[in-house]
Parts: sequence; C-alpha cells; structure tokens
Amino acid sequence: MSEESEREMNPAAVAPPCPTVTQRDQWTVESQVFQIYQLFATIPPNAQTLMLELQRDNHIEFLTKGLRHLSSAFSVLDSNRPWLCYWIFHSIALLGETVDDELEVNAIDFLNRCQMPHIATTYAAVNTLITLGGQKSLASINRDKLYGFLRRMKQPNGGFRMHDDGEIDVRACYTAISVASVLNILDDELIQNVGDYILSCQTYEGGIAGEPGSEAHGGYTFCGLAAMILIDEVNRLDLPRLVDWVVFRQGRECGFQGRTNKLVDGCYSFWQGGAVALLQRLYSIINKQMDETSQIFTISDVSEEKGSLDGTSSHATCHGRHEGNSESCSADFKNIGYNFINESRAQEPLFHPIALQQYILLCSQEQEGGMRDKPGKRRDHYHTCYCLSGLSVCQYSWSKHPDSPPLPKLVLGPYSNLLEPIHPLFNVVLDRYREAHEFFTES
Ligand SMILES: CC(C)=CCC/C(C)=C/CC/C(C)=C/COP(=O)(O)OP(=O)(O)O
Ligand SMILES: [Zn+2]
Repeated sequence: MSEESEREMNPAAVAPPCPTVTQRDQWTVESQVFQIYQLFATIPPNAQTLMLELQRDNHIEFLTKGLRHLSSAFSVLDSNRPWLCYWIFHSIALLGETVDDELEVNAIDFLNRCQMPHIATTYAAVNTLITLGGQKSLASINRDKLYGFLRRMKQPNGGFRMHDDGEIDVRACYTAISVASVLNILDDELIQNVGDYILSCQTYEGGIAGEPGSEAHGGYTFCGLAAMILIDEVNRLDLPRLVDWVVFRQGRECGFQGRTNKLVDGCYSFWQGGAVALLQRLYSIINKQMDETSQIFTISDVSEEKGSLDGTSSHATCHGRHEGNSESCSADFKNIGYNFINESRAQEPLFHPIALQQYILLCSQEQEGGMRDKPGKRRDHYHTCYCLSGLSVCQYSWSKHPDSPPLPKLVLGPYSNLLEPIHPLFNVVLDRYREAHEFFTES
C-alpha cells in the first residue's frame, strides 16, 4: 500500500485498478532485500542478534513523539486523528508500555468529541478507547448513538456505507461489524445480508475484493474474512481457495504482497498474516469443504450433466447458521469473538512466521525507531502499527492458547523481542479485549 493511499485510508478509497509493476520494480526491491539478507548472513552471530533486536526504546520514542505532536492539536477535529491515535496507542500497547495519565485523559476526551460521522473513524476511535482501557474510557462510548448510526449506514444489499453518501465496501462491513461485536450491540438487523455482500466480493483468485467485480486484495481479504467469522457465516466462503490465494502472497522477500504481481510491503504482515492466523482456527471447516469438493469431483465424473442442470458447483455452499430456516439463524453473537480465540487450531501455521519476522525486523524496522513499507521508504505510524501487529501474530502463531508464551526458537532474535498477543479479529491487545468484553457483557 503506497504512502498516498495510506493518507487516503480515511476516507478510505477502494483499491485502484492494479497499476503495472514492472519486472524492473520487482528486481529493484528483491535486490535491496537480498543485499540485506546477504549482509546478515556474513556477519558474526552476536552482530546478527543485534541486527534482529526489536528497537523497543527507539520505537517508543518515535511513538511518543507522534503522540505529543498529535495531542498538541487535540482541539482540531480532523478525521484522520482517530486513526493516528489508534496506530500509536495500539503500537505502544503491543510493546507492553503505557502513556502518562494526562495524555490518556486528553485522548479519551478528544475521541469522544469525534461524533462518529464515519464508520472507519469510529472503528479507530473505539479500538483506541478499548486499548486505553479502564472504566472512564470504556464508559465514554455511547453505544445507543453508535447503534443508530450503524443502522443508518446499513444498505439493502447487505453492505454498509462508510458515511452519509459514502462508498459501500468490505472495509465498511468489517469496521461496522467489528465495532458492533466488541461493544455487544450486534444483532440480526445489522447482520442481515452482510454475508451475501461479502460473498459477492470473493474473486476467482480466492481472495476478497473491496467491492463486487474488483481485484482481490489483502486489506479487504482480512476485513471480509474477519467480518464473516463475526457474523458466523464464514463457512459460506470458499476457504480452500482463500487459503491458496493468501499463502502464495508471501514471497521470496519473506514478507507479504497485497495482491498478485505487486510489491512486498510490511503492512501486509498484518492484513495477510492476520488473515492466515484467522484461517488457522478454521481448520475443521476448511477440511470439511475440501472433503466436499473432492466428493463433488468424484461424483461429477458420472453426473456431469446433472450437475450442470441443477446448478451444483464446487464452490462452497452454506452450512451451519445459514442453512435451514431463518429462525435457527437467530444466533447468539455475544460470544463469537470471545470463543473464537479459544478454538483449537492447526498445529502448524499456514505461512512461514520466521521468514516474516525476518522481513519485519531486517527490512521494515528502522534502527532509529518506527517501521516502514520496505527498504528505501520512510517510517510512519501506519506501518509501525501493522508491522508490529504482524510481528505479534508471527510470534504466537504456534501457541496452542492465544497468549501462552512461545518457545524461544519461535521468536526470531532475542526473546526480549516478544510483543503482547492480540485478538486477531479486532487487532487490539488481548487483555484489553478481555476487559472490554467483560465490561460490555455486564453493562
Ligand atoms: C480496517 C480497515 C479500514 C482496513 C483497510 C484495509 C486496506 C489496507 C485496504 C487497502 C486499500 C487500498 C487502497 C489498497 C491499494 O493500495 P496500493 O495500490 O497503494 O497498494 P498495493 O500495491 O500494495 O496493492
Ligand atoms: Zn503499506
């Protein structure tokens, strides 16, 4: 994702038609990355450990500087500020640090004055308030008003508009559903037809696009998959095809690209790495879909004509919540997010977490603090947030329980690199999520 589109994050634009990445662009990036890896391979082990060290103090300094700058202008209600708050506070929380009380109080006050005119901004504000945690922060969220806003943004085709007259896309679906789920206001009205809309965005490649007919992209794939899980309709997606698409987005550079034939970028460590972490907990559904597909292939040898007449296809059909009559669809959404992290998952990660940690630490990390898209690009808060989130996903990707500490060999570099675990559906630090879950279940 280029710097320009990151600035466009809110109001977030739909991925533009894929501009051509030339073979030369690809070689330039590959040679920069491989030079770093070659240098790394030739230096002594103690120097290697230093190179792989997460520069915690420098990251904190970069983040607090950004926060001070931001808080000096908290009176300005600019729509990107809640995003900056989220990227910075979430990064600080991932690093296991806190900020001083005054900054926290100012941030809570500021976020409450952002009157939720935009769903993605609302998501950033809510995730920040959850990250700050505590009674004052959580109680400051006006759930009734927010529910009314989400209902107003809801469209008959199942999607959500980002804001009045704004775009309808998969990001708006995810941010609406994520906020409603974590605040415990998700209901049948909000969910209605969301699954149909997201399903219509899964492309022939297997990934998910921003809108029907567009190109599959990592950012939207994470959003679509997470939203489908939260509304309990994930089994309607073609999951084997989705796995196939996403795992092949991790390339020779060891990091992920956002879409086919595009360049590696550190922020996809979370969008794609996070999607794989979600898929790792959907193992039994994926296996079931694969079994069904192989049965269809076997049967189709003898009943090809019948299949083409009655519309049977190998594409995943609905099961579970979406099957049967609508009464059985009145699911209890309250605990989907909570239960999800406790689901057993595939023993082995479906991507290469050590290789991804290598890309993040050696190619995205700036030694002076902050993270970037790729070597040669500038650090920024967006990449710092999503590179750290992706790093956390990698470190815990073998853990049986969501927050059981990983074995030292699974954390690349010194063990002090270990970050806090996140809840992969919401991208907030796990213990903050648990506090919010309890708070909004009881209140
Ligand atoms: C929760 C939330 C709001 C999620 C946002 C998800 C997300 C990152 C969407 C991508 C949007 C976009 C315009 C990508 C194209 O960038 P590009 O063409 O510059 O990048 P590329 O070359 O890597 O595709
Ligand atoms: Zn990026």
